[in-house]
Amino acid sequence: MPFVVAVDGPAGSGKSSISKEVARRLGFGFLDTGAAYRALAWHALAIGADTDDAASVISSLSSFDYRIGTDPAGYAVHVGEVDVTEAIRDPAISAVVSRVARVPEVRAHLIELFRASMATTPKPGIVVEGRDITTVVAPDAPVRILLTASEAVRIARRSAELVGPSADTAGEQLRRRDQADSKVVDFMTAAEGVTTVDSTDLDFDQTVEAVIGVIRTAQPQMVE
Ligand SMILES: Nc1ncnc2c1ncn2[C@@H]1O[C@H](COP(=O)(O)OP(=O)(O)O)[C@@H](O)[C@H]1O
Ligand SMILES: Nc1ccn([C@@H]2O[C@H](COP(=O)(O)OP(=O)(O)O)[C@@H](O)[C@H]2O)c(=O)n1
Repeated sequence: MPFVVAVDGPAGSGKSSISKEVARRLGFGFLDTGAAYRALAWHALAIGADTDDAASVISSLSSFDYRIGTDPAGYAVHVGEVDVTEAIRDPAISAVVSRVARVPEVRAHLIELFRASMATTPKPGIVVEGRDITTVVAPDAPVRILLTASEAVRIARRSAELVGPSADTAGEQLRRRDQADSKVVDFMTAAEGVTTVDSTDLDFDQTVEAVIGVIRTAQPQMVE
């Protein structure tokens, strides 16, 4: 197994963008686990499954042919032959993804895929980000971080990515998704041995430095 940096946190805390930049600077791979839950939600809708019905979601797993790259410089997400990299960011997917992610059989299936991806990364290390990486997917990782930020800041960051009416509803949607997700996994408080990085008052670069600082403290030889 390569050197694993596990990063969890709520929506809009910066997990994906910060982890990607940390991976780029350290020459590590990067795995966005949320993309898999989003891609499964996309697939379930595409084949006409009922995302409110666990059995229907579970049955969509057998035809879920998922691929994602681990290069932080650019990675595409595929379901079968379809490039869904953009489509899975659609608010329509954000609205249903928590229903798919709450199904235990789904989590077990995707966790196997994540572990396989981690084991086969060609880089000396990999930054893996999601909700349950520090606690379930890679609880033995040498570096485990909870990336947080106040709800107001997280909503402001997410809204800034959008334009028009969708920016107004982004806050409500983010709050609802965090609420639903936190019933399944606790990503609001750090588990034992997990270091919290609060980015509320840090800019992007300072947050990247803070995360690299945690890695440096744990394993100085991995950070030159
Ligand atoms: N410390 C920071 N300061 C300012 N903006 C940030 C910071 N961290 C992340 N961002 C921005 O906030 C937005 C949400 O970050 P993202 O990585 O998508 O969060 P997550 O993956 O946790 O949902 C992105 O536009 C990102 O560039
Ligand atoms: N390790 C993970 C990662 C994501 N998820 C689910 O996948 C959804 C999308 O994750 P994401 O990381 O793309 O979400 P953002 O916070 O980046 O918008 C979350 O809302 C969770 O429902 C999960 O359950 N466990």
